[in-house]
Amino acid sequence: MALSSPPMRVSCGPTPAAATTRSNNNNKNNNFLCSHALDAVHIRRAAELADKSAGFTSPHPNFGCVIATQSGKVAGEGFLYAQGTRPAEVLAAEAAGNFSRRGTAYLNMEPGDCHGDHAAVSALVQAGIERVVIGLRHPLQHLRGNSIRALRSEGLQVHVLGEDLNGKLIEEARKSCLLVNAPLICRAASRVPFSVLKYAMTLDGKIAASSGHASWISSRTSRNRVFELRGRSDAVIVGGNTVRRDNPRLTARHGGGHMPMRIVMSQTLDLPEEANLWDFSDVSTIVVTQRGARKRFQKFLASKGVEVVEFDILNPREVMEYFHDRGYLSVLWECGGTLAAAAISSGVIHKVFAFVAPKIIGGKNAPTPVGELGMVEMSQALDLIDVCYEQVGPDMLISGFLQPIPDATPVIPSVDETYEIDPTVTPYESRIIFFYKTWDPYGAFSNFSPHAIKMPDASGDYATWLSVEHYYQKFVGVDDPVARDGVENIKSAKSPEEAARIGRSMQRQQPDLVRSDWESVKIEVMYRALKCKFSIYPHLNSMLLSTAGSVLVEASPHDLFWGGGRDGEGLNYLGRLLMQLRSEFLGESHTSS
Ligand SMILES: NC(=O)C1=CN([C@@H]2O[C@H](COP(=O)(O)OP(=O)(O)OC[C@H]3O[C@@H](n4cnc5c(N)ncnc54)[C@H](OP(=O)(O)O)[C@@H]3O)[C@@H](O)[C@H]2O)C=CC1
Ligand SMILES: Nc1c(N[C@@H]2O[C@H](COP(=O)(O)O)[C@@H](O)[C@H]2O)[nH]c(=O)[nH]c1=O
Repeated sequence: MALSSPPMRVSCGPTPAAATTRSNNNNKNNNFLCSHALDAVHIRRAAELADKSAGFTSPHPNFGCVIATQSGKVAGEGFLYAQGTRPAEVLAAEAAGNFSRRGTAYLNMEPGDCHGDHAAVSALVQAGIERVVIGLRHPLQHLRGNSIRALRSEGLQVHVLGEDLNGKLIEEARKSCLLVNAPLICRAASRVPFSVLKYAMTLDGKIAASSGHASWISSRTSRNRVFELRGRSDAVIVGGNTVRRDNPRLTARHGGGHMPMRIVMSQTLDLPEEANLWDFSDVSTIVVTQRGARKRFQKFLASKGVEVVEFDILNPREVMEYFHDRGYLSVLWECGGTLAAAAISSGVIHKVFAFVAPKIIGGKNAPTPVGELGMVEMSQALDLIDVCYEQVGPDMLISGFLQPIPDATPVIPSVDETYEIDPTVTPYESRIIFFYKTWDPYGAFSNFSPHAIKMPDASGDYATWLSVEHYYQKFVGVDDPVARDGVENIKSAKSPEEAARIGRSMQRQQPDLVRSDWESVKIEVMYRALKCKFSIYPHLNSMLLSTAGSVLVEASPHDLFWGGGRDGEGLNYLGRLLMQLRSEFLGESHTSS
């Protein structure tokens, strides 16, 4: 569905009369500012359009497209209605018709050319679009940059916010693009569904009376808003006690919206036989529980059609990882304070929506929105980020993020450092090659790869070390018989894994045996070992050189110094050293040729 809207009027730059009194240079600057302001307006509109289908596109992104004529007027709009429907760009181009010739297309996100489907790119090319402005690159690694490259190779000018366009207005517009696809971006980075904790509380901070009665704290208008929030989610989750206490329905009743699944988390499985959640007329329910809990009740639930999933350890993280693997994009937590505290503690909650009603209920033991977090000083309190305040009927809605929306796909090292480490790498456009296990396509880059090196030992004599891991030792040169034995044990370990294991356990048991200058020399030690490895094996050298232009990342989720970490939080020093070596080898081969 494409909408037509009146042409945008943006006030920017001087009046014609004023303009004549200024220099050409100033005019150029003003035009630049003017186009930036216009770009920001249209990108924000594209994000607004994309948001119209929140909940329906899951687990795919929300896409919106605005096509503006050469003079900056809106000619056509479109958004992706649901997964598998016609792309936003196709709809916008159709709506704009001939007005799109030489126009500019504004996309909140780079299209994902899924499985070779180039419909979005083709629509823009065929419509005669001259320039494309993109709010965000695609956050998924395998799709990132593909459509941008395709558009550029067709001769279209492509400007990406934050890369080719900068400034305050542009930054704000980029933020709106991040917000509209926050679930996808957060999910991709944290490997759990985007989780929102929502609650309604009285002005004195209670989510129920001390009797447990809670209907209702917030107004009807606020509760309608909650139906919308449910409609944007793949699932709504509550704890066993909320089921016992409230007998909730947890359906989205705002009309025509997407209906989320319902999830109950209960350790005891001490749940009522009669409950609205076992009524499947609108949508079904999944109960997650502790392995072995009330087997007979499990059978009873199964007979009602309720899916029961058992966990060895029932905690919010395990449960969310499970639903991530089942493809869930976003989950709304509507539980009480007990489960909310467990979810916050395990780091799965990304965003909070708190409806505050102007009423006071009191009660020393009345439940509060978040139970025990183990904090004792106010300085430990979790600060919300990007906080919004909105009046909803008589209530106040306060929302904000508990974790920042992550950089979609971190380039490690950062964009600024990349050029210094290896000038062949172009920030943004570079491919990232991950390696970790030795059987990975680039597994030979791992220190566990079975490639022996010849390097001097403590006495300066050259010795053979079965792998880089055998050589990289913290105890070399320490004047202690235990350290000397340790060095020999690691050196003669049967495998790199065994060498690493012995080293780790020695360090745990006798940290005083680690050489005192280790922290200041370890990068140099590793660099020398890698230089040897990639010099003496020609096929490893060619493999390294063949990756020129790509960012190399050791995908270790545990080692945050040598590896890139699970979510890009690691420093990736192994990858950095390999890129540095690659650049040196390439430099040498250029000077020798
Ligand atoms: N105003 C509002 O927005 C809301 C108010 N409420 C009110 O809150 C009260 C209920 O609060 P509360 O008891 O905190 O309810 P919760 O929804 O937090 O339920 C707690 C239960 O969650 C289950 N659970 C499963 N795994 C875990 C885990 N790892 N950690 C903690 N709990 C787990 C347990 O169920 P089991 O015992 O079955 O094993 C536990 O008893 C009610 O009065 C209700 O009306 C509830 C939701 C929203
Ligand atoms: N009391 C309370 C809320 N309570 C939440 O809503 C659930 C009931 O949903 P349903 O049965 O679908 O209407 C309940 O179990 C609890 O999770 N929500 C609010 O927005 N405002 C309120 O005042």
